[in-house]
Amino acid sequence: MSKFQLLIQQQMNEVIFHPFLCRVLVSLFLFWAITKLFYKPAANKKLPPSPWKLPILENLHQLGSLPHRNLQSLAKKHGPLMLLHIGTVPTLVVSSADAAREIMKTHDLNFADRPQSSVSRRLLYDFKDVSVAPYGEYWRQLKSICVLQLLSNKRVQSFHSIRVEETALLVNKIRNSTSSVNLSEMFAQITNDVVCRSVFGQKYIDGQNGKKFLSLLAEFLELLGNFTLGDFIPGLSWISRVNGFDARVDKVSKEMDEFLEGVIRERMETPGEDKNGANFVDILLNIYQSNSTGISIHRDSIKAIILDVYAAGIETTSTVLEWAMTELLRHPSAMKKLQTEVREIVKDKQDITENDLKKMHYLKAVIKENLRFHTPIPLLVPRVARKDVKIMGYDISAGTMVITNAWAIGRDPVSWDEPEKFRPDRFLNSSKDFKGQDFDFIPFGAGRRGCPGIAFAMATKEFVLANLVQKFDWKLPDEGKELDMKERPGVTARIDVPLLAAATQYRS
Ligand code: HEM
Repeated sequence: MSKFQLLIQQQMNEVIFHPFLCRVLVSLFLFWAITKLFYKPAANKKLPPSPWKLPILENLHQLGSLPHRNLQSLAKKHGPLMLLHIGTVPTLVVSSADAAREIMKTHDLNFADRPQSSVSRRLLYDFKDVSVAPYGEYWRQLKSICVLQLLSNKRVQSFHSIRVEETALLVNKIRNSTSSVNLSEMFAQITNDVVCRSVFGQKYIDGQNGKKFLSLLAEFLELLGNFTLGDFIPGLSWISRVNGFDARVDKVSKEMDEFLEGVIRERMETPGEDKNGANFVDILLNIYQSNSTGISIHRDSIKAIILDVYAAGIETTSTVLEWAMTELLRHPSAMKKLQTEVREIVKDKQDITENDLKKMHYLKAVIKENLRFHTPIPLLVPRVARKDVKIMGYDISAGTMVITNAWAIGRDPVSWDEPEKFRPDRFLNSSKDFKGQDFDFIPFGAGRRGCPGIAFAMATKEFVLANLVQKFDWKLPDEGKELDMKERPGVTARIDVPLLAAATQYRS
């Protein structure tokens, strides 16, 4: 679920203004009317409440460009479990901690599947990655590779030097800047570079190969967030063929495959010194070639997992950094408190160590408050019901898509005092955590399909933020002007207007 509302709007414009398509719409309307006439939901089923619907689109138009906000308003009227129809797809919207616990804990196994879009099928090697692979033995093996080999605490620690070097580059860039810096751009770059070095053992930014990879990656990520109209209204699946969208997906998929194949071939021909440790490609190749873990993976799985890490790990992390600095700039007392904590712990040392980070309780509270207040993936990643099930007294049919509004749950006054205020202190002396046990705070999801990248993401966020507030004093370029807090439509709720800020080097 994602930028699809934008794409749908764009595709709808094409639908509405095309004379041939008008005829198609009329036929679809007739089809819908006839279906409605003859289709009666089983009388003995108790369905969750539903908002009113339009013909054909059903509830699609109610999502708007920021669906988490619109779904929150609808939930206030209809309750924490709502049944919407997005085109022909029945969709359960979950908007309270209790309802989320039912889905991700009590009935987690039943909701361990993902919806499968035609775009992710073609970009992710027929669902050979972790995040959209259907629930089953293949997915279990891949998830265990992620949890135990690629993203374990030990592995994340082994990438510490990458974080140190990349943060030093960022700090230097800020030191050398003569005017305000574009923090949004810098956060996007550092998260990309940290992921790139962890995955490939090197950065792809310069030279022909690097530039090609970066532009391919940008297009890949943009396409991956899309569902097509055909995913929701099968009768309209031809639109993405006619308007060139399918051809674009196929082109990016082919070029990305060529790039990743090149990397794999090169690594196989000239293996690194330590094939067991160095980076994700080497670790995956080791599993692929030696079968030493008892797990066998396809060559395509290696490429699909790499793409997953890119898709899941970059924008999410940079979004948290962006909002954290935005809120700190808007709340000078929180900024001061954080700077005092970090500077007192680091003292006159040059570098911040992992051990220092462990002692920074307010830093952790600031990051948690951002994950609550600006949940990076507000609607998490959708799930699908594998079988018919009863949830909170309602009948949910197999195949129903489930959207969990984690953003709305993080602002629910039932769970949170003054939920509309940015107050990091709420997390001090509190055991509330995002690891999937507290269902009023689930920015990383929970249960079997929960995020395996928490340690990786937290390590980057904590280290970068601690360095920025330790080494610089910050202010907005135009102090009298309110910051524009609008969110940009998309899978991740990024700030719409790039964050600019002026830095002065701190001297103790
Ligand atoms: C702030 C950063 C991040 C946030 C907010 C985030 C959030 C999420 C969420 C909400 C899900 C779906 C959970 C569910 O269905 O219950 C997810 C899944 C996933 N995430 Fe993350 N993530 C982040 C960083 C990362 C990183 C850095 C990586 C890898 C390096 C990663 C890899 C994955 C993968 C592979 C999945 C799919 C798991 C599955 O389907 O079994 N994530 N993430």
